[in-house]
Amino acid sequence: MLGIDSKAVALATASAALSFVLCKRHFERLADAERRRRYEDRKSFKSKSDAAAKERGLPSGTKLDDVTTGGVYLWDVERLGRYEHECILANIRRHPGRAEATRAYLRAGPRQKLHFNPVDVNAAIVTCGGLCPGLNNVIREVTRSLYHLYGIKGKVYGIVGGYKGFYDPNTPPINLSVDSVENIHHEGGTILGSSRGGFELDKICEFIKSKKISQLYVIGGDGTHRGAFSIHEECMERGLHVAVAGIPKTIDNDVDYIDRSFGFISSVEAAQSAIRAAKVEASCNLPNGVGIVKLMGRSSGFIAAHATLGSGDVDLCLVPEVPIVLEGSTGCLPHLWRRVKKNGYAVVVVAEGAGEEILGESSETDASGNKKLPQIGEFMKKAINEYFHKQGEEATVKYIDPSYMIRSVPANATDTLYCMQLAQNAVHGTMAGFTGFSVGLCNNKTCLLPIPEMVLTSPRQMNPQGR
Ligand SMILES: Nc1ncnc2c1ncn2[C@@H]1O[C@H](COP(=O)(O)OP(=O)(O)OP(=O)(O)O)[C@@H](O)[C@H]1O
Ligand SMILES: O=P(O)(O)OC[C@H]1O[C@](O)(CO)[C@@H](O)[C@@H]1O
Repeated sequence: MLGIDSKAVALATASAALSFVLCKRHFERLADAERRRRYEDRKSFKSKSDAAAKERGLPSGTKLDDVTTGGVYLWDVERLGRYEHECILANIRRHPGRAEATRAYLRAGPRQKLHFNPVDVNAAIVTCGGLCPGLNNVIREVTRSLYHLYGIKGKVYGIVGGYKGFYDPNTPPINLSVDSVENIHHEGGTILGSSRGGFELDKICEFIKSKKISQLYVIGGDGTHRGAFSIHEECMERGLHVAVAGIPKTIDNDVDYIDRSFGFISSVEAAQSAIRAAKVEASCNLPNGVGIVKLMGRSSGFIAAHATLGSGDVDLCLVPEVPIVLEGSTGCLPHLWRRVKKNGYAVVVVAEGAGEEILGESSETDASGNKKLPQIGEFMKKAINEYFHKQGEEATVKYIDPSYMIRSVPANATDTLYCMQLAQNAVHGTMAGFTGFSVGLCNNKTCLLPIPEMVLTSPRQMNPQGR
């Protein structure tokens, strides 16, 4: 009798284990299929944009023949010996068994020979796109470097309200001086103002010509950089003697090629207070407190993931790179339920771009053509409430959206230093005559980067399986 019972128990246990494994495999297969679909989508998007770039005649950026005239600074390492410039190896990682092309970027820094005579230099600075901690630091340091490091005698125009400020009579440019920028780095935002949309190349070039501007500093994300490169090309076309430098800005940290974008660390830090608030709210509000914090990150979850790991208080982090599974053995709702049952509360961080696979893509866009995002934070709040209700209990969900609060803070000390390095090196680059480049930290060294290449693979995403 005993023997039969234990056999039955063993059989039942084995069949339960088998159905658990099968169920788990099923969900893993679904998740794999979803990941695959997103990968294919990304790949086809990239090949389309590569093809579009080719059609528009953008340089492929793999070769550079003449360092003093070109606008592209991606080098074949074998050819480096021909030039008297220091380079930084870019792709230092080697995949076993895969031959890898070696690339390097020109190292940023002051050059012995100046291309521009400081006496003749007039410059302009413009900030475009969303805000980011450190914008004022970059404006300050570009202005100070021009006047202090190179002693320029001309004007530095601050273009007001983004690209439109080049030609909008309602927002005329302002003069930037060492005195006027002295204290701006203590404030968040940009003293110049910013905007999306509005890029009239002809009018921008007219302004550059009429004010005899020989150096243009463009601070912005991938959209802004596309604009900067068009200005560089058009200036070349028109024979205008102008050096155009981009300084990559985005709290999303999604500009490719660079170690990180300025302001990112300050934003991650600013997000900590929102996460702490969510934890306090969740742990004090009964029954079953859940605090949700939505952070920015249009197509990548860098801020959400870094803020999560930096806080150590988050039970669930949702990012665009990983499809959301709501229910089932790997589902986030049962996971939250278990965390609440164990600890009494739970904290969730969600990147604004997460969950498009559930909520669908919006057809609406902002003035620059960036697509608007579905409301993932509100959706998760509803889903959590409903799930707890289905389990026969109620949840107390508090939803915090600190998005604009975390990107409007002043830069912290680390970003202040980084902004200074970027701004100074942008000025070193333009004074030496480089144009159509951007500047950024690559393998912890400041480099001059090729804009067409940089924007081709931006926005970048995190590798959820990465180390
Ligand atoms: N392909 C392009 N060519 C010329 N200008 C562009 C292009 N794409 C965007 N712009 C212009 O660049 C500016 C900023 O673009 P956008 O609003 O997309 O922000 P961004 O630079 O990508 O920064 P963020 O990371 O904050 O979104 C806008 O004025 C927009 O019109
Ligand atoms: O609401 P705005 O100002 O257009 O900006 C929102 C977007 O800007 C970003 O911060 C990028 O600059 C994204 O994370 C976000 O989606």
